[in-house]
Amino acid sequence: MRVAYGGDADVTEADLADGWLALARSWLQQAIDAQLPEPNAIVLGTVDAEGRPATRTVLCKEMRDDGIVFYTNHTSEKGGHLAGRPVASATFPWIGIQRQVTVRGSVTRVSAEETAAYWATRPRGSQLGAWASEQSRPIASRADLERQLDEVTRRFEGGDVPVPPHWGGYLVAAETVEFWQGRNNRLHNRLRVTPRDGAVVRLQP
Ligand SMILES: Cc1cc2nc3c(=O)[nH]c(=O)nc-3n(C[C@H](O)[C@H](O)[C@H](O)COP(=O)(O)O)c2cc1C
Ligand code: PXP
Repeated sequence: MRVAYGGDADVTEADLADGWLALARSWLQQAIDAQLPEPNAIVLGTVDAEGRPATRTVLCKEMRDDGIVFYTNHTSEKGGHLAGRPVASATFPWIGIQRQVTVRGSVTRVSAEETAAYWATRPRGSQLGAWASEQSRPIASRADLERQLDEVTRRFEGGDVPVPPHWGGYLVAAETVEFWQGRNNRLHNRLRVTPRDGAVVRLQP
């Protein structure tokens, strides 16, 4: 397998005139328009107490001036990593449009109000799933997991499903944001922005 990249216009420093967020949103829109699967998926890297990295995919639910937001279980493995070392790297792997954006920075929890507002938009089934799963912990069988779902389904029957205390949003601060665009001969475009001072550095591919 060997794919040659290129064909569209080069991304340049001028594309960052309105800041990283405008360009990242425009690339996300292009990923949506290209019908890439899960265009808001990010590969999230965290580190454990020994500095060993771990990655997994999560969904970015908001892209805003100060960074990007995702939601998960605070007691999951990634939640444990973030409690000990609140830093992350998050990559949008938009391979189908020959792009990638990576946001790196410190991680903080979003407010309870913000989590509650997002929670309210989730389908009831996803809400019940968040109660039913002790994310990242072993379980003996699929049947046991479904029993846990039955139990929480009964518990919340006839009313709203509240936000679990172990669930919420994290903000990955946009301390650096790298825009990568595939080019011919592996001579890709890479522009790294530091939003704090607006510096833009071109990196060799
Ligand atoms: C496309 C996709 C989207 C996902 N989105 C989320 C998400 O938004 N939040 C989440 O907690 N897990 C999500 N997952 C599951 C995670 O990849 C992961 O399995 C889970 O969060 C447990 O990770 P951990 O054990 O490293 O904490 C998603 C998986 C895929 C493949
Ligand atoms: C375990 C888990 N939690 C949360 C989410 C995000 O789901 P939603 O879009 O319902 O908030 C996902 C998406 O795949 C997921 O797998």
